[in-house]
Amino acid sequence: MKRIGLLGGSFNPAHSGHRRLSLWAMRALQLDEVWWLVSPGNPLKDQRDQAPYAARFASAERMARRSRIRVSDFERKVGTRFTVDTVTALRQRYPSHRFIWLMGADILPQFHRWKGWRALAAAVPIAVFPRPGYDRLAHAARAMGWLRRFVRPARQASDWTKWSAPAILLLRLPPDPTSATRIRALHPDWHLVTDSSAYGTDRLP
Ligand SMILES: Nc1ncnc2c1ncn2[C@@H]1O[C@H](COP(=O)(O)OP(=O)(O)OP(=O)(O)O)[C@@H](O)[C@H]1O
Ligand SMILES: O=C(O)c1ccc[n+]([C@@H]2O[C@H](COP(=O)([O-])O)[C@@H](O)[C@H]2O)c1
Repeated sequence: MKRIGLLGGSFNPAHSGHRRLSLWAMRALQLDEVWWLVSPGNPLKDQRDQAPYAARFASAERMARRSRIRVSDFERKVGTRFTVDTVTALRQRYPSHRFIWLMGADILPQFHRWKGWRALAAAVPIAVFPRPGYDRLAHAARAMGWLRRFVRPARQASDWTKWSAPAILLLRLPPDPTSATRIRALHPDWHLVTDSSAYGTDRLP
């Protein structure tokens, strides 16, 4: 049995925040690997702001170098866009793996708009990472009205494979301000640059 963390994202572009939360998740949740699922297109986002898939995928591969992060185009190959469908397909394809969905706290306020979000939460445990400015919004999120009863203590994080979903972990670590929005604002042409990993926040002025 492999323990796999799933981080779905636009990765427009991938950045040091994705890497940091993935490495942290590996330790706290005792994961064998984290899979970055590069989305063909977030159903709730305007696709006009998206760099081409190949550029987003390449930025993720560069940011994942020399780690147990695997960058995947599973959603593109299988033709899923909604996470509940992706997770169902992954569980069918890898029946002996155990999956946990990783996401930033900025997702919680919109989580009730995801297709089949209760079914998704019933399919896999969810680990939420802090994001600057989202703490209060995340706790007040509409979806939390239902999810709150399934919150597990963060100190039990490594036990997640013993739980039956729904189960949600609100992880505590210093929030990381890196965001793709900020990188795009500073470097609108990031996808034209060969080595876009140079745009991790650590290297920004
Ligand atoms: N700095 C961060 N801290 C915690 N979670 C993050 C961080 N950056 C991204 N994430 C999470 O990673 C996943 C994929 O994020 P995404 O690729 O959209 O990056 P982003 O920086 O949020 O992009 P954008 O600013 O364009 O919305 C989401 O669950 C998001 O919440
Ligand atoms: O399933 C949905 O309805 C749904 C709606 C919005 C976003 N998502 C997923 O959320 C993940 C994060 O998306 P993003 O664009 O914020 O990086 C990515 O895997 C998307 O496919 C999923």
